[in-house]
Amino acid sequence: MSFDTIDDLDPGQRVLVRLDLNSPVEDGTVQDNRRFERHAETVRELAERGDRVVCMAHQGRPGDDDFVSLRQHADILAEHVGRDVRFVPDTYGPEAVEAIEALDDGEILLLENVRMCEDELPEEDPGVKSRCEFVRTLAEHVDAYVNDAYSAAHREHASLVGFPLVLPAYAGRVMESEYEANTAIASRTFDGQVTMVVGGTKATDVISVMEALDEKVDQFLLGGIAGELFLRAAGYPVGEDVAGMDLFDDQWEANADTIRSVLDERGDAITLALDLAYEDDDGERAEIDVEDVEEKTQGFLDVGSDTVEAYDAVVRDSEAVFVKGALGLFEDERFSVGTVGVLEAIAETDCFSVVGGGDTSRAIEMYGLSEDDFSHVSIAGGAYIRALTGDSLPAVDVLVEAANERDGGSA
Ligand SMILES: Nc1ncnc2c1ncn2[C@@H]1O[C@H](COP(=O)(O)OP(=O)(O)O)[C@@H](O)[C@H]1O
Ligand SMILES: O=C(OP(=O)(O)O)[C@H](O)COP(=O)(O)O
Repeated sequence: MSFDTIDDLDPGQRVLVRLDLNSPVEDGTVQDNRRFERHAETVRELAERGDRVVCMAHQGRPGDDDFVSLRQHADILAEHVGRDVRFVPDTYGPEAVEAIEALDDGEILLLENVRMCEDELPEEDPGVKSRCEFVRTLAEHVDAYVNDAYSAAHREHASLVGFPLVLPAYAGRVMESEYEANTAIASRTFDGQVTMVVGGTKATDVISVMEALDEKVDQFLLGGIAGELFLRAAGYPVGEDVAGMDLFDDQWEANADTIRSVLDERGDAITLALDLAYEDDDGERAEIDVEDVEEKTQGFLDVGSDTVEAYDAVVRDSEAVFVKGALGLFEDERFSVGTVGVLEAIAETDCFSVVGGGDTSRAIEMYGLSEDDFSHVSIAGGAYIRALTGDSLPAVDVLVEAANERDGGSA
């Protein structure tokens, strides 16, 4: 049994749609990326059927630089949908309700960043979330709920798990296709070596599933923040915050025990960077062997060239390669060597390959690679690797349960 989709939803209704428009923000400017393009398909389809489309989404996490309003997202989404998208700077208060009530058939509205609403975050079970004021209020002003945010489906947040308990709930087109692709991938087995490239900034997400992927992955190639944390656990003087950073120390506290136990138990399956890259005094890329680092005084922004060479060889020996997170700050060309090097090696071989993550998948387009050279490019990062473990995702579970209950009820 699976969830119901838009095909099961009668047109002409007021529909609340959860998208994942979480995007890179550079100097306050929201960067267009594949999430807009993909979600635009769902939004356009609903609007063209005559639905009144109320979109909600999140951006960043409270306290982070990329925790900003969704005003810019509305304009970018509108370009991709090819229709106006109104924006209201409110999540569920009177202004939001008024804007929802004012919609005509085929019109689209985007509510403010749901993480600005207190009820959205902490993770709690769907029953609790369904009773919060945010969910109860919005549910009164719409007829149905569509969840299209597969890439956030590993979070038990109000906008993701609360509504299916109080409204008829359906999966959007992105939810449908990502779920199908990632579930199918999770059940595949391979005769040859399976490699996972682990990088990015959300080390906690990846480290927590590395243990669970024990059986499925033969080699982990590490970079990004997780890579430095593993180097720290291996005794190198790296993997800590310096100069106003906020990437390492909290994630070290949360994961040090797991990292040590993964290193203990699967050390043979884990390849760490041999060298790291940083910005020198002239603003140029410079590299240092990890063995030569005496003290971390500035950020390491990429893996070094020897590491890329070593990872390239492992990739070329693999039957399947899964990528979660970039090996460096690839948005800056000087620090794109690791990420692009590994992606190029994958593209040049005929291994089965999946590249996931809203940020990481952007590197493919930025550096002129073709999506056709990868078996699947997912706009989900954390959700896709969680799915690889075979675990279900809370926001998918509630959609399935809602469909089961409807079936049971009408039987
Ligand atoms: N050493 C590093 N220092 C700073 N940022 C990094 C580093 N390595 C990777 N990144 C950043 O990680 C981001 C991807 O992180 P993450 O959100 O975990 O992955 P995704 O969105 O692909 O799932 C990229 O935007 C990249 O710039
Ligand atoms: O970008 C996301 O996840 P990803 O970086 O794992 O692809 C989702 O929007 C979830 O965001 P969150 O990790 O702040 O909950």
